[in-house]
Amino acid sequence: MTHTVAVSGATGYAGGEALRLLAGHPDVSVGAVTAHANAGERLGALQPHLHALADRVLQDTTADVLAGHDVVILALPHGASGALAAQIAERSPETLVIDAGADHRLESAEAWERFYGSEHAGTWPYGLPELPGQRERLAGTRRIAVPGCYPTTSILALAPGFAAGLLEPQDVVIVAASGTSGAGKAAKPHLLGSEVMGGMSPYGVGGGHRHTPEIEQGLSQTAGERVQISFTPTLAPMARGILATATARLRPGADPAAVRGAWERAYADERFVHLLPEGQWPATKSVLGSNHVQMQLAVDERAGRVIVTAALDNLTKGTAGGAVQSMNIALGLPEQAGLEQQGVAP
Ligand SMILES: NC(=O)C1=CN([C@@H]2O[C@H](COP(=O)(O)OP(=O)(O)OC[C@H]3O[C@@H](n4cnc5c(N)ncnc54)[C@H](OP(=O)(O)O)[C@@H]3O)[C@@H](O)[C@H]2O)C=CC1
Ligand SMILES: CC(=O)N[C@@H](CCC(=O)OP(=O)(O)O)C(=O)O
Repeated sequence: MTHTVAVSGATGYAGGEALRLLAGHPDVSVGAVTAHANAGERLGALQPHLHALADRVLQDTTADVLAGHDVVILALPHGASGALAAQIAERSPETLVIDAGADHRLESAEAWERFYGSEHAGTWPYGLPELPGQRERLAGTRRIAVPGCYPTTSILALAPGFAAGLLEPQDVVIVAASGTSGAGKAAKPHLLGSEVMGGMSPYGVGGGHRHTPEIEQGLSQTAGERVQISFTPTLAPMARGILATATARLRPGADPAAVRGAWERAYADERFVHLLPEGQWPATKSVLGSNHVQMQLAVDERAGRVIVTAALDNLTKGTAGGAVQSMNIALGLPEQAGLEQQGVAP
């Protein structure tokens, strides 16, 4: 059976990546493609790499256009999906709605209001299947909140250590570099080529980045106790990719020799998450265009800390690939359907 999938925000980076993956998915056909300012244009004029869909005409992003599809992927600015999702649900309750934006990720309305400054739209099942128990929550669901790109990287990097009770829940430090596509297509002065090329810079320093509560939520649920992090994002002169370095203190009495085994066991059967062989370190260029995450860890016994570095493509596993992976689980399709791409190199 073929499932029809509509993509809103089809002119953006996340929507474009969703369409690239869906165009190669054996069990879906692409339905409506919608936009905002660019409604009425040919998709090919805005996303020239999507050859198979170039002649599709972008429609307005309304519930009338989106309802009736088996699946709707919302790749819209923050705050735009809550009301629209409710209208779609009214018209077609059976539609699986997948929100690539942040609106439905957080469980705490208070954290949402503090970091996003608007009213909380609600909480949907979190689309990170590799977390313990999450596949069961996603199977058959009609609502999926796709994680943010930094949270996917950071939570996957540290979750095995928290699940195994090896890490202190305080004093967790995460520093991550992202490619510029993470910020979306809308022009921003700090993202001009001349600002970004040839150097790196931090932003959101001091605990203010909105992914902080999302990372804490995922790690706290995994740990079964409150995990507190310090998170600093940086901007790297590349289009795609995230490289996160996450460090946490080993609990007193935790055996450093047991650390690697916790990560090996957690990801042994995961198709998309790879603990690399010892001595090999992740690189963003090895995961570009693929839904795969690479990671490596070390125990710094002198500092008493575990250090994990993880790399993924922010638009694939970090957004659209994660969305398709969770969609597959919700629809009962093979989890890897449409996600068989290897990385692109050099
Ligand atoms: N980029 C990334 O790495 C990641 C992005 N996300 C999330 O995905 C969502 C989309 O991000 P991204 O693709 O980067 O953003 P872009 O700025 O690249 O694209 C935004 C899209 O939304 C459309 N749009 C803008 N305003 C409205 C509106 N008021 N109503 C309906 N549609 C609108 C735009 O259409 P038009 O061109 O016609 O104006 C465009 O298609 C965001 O919520 C983002 O947080 C999540 C994880 C990672
Ligand atoms: C480089 C860059 O600017 N990245 C974005 C995160 C992209 C992402 O995952 O975002 P959402 O939570 O918006 O879905 C940022 O830091 O705001």
